[in-house]
Amino acid sequence: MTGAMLRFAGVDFAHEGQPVLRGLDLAVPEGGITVISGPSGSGKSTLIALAAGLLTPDAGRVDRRCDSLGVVFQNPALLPWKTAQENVAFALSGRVLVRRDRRDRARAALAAVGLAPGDADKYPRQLSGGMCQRVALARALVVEPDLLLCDEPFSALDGDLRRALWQVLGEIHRRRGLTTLLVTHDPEEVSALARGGLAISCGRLDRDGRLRGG
Ligand SMILES: Nc1ncnc2c1ncn2[C@@H]1O[C@H](COP(=O)(O)OP(=O)(O)OP(=O)(O)O)[C@@H](O)[C@H]1O
Repeated sequence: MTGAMLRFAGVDFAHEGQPVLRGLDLAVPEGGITVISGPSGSGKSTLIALAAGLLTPDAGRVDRRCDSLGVVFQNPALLPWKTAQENVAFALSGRVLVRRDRRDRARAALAAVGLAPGDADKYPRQLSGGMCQRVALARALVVEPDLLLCDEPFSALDGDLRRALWQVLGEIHRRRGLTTLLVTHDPEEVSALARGGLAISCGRLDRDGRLRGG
């Protein structure tokens, strides 16, 4: 897999016998942002689930070369009984860290996505949708992933918030050169990320489950 951190080779996938992805070839280059757009139902979430190893292809291969994986889903899925900081720290549960270290890393990740320090102790019900999505992004980043997978993370937000979060994602990418695969139904998302000066590779998933220009 020279140069690619994630590679799909001839991947077919069907949900309950219904073909979703057909002969999908995709190489996600190390240090780049790859954005795949496509209409609703074209298989974008399925592609992310395959990339994350949550699904297995029916044919072909998905090869992933990373030490640590971060995933941001369409729905932030925060634990309602934990504060923003505790939700982020939860992602570090498997690590041998003292409590203060865990807390400091969670706070730093929340600051990196632009959540105000005063909001770190709030519960999800006290936060707006945009704030919750920032927490979800911080939760994915706190493990210091070398590969970030994003499934329409900002699609439920209004225009200004979406743009603010694209900027956050762009800045994080610029700072860390984090290899990122993002799927979206929003063509504006592709051009907004590209306008930020990021080296973006694009592809489009069609309704027939085939990828063009990946
Ligand atoms: N768990 C499942 N069981 C059966 N069919 C599924 C399942 N998940 C998705 N599908 C079907 O697979 C197809 C692709 O779904 P997927 O969620 O990957 O598309 P998508 O491009 O992410 O859509 P959206 O933009 O609306 O989120 C759809 O026809 C969907 O109904």
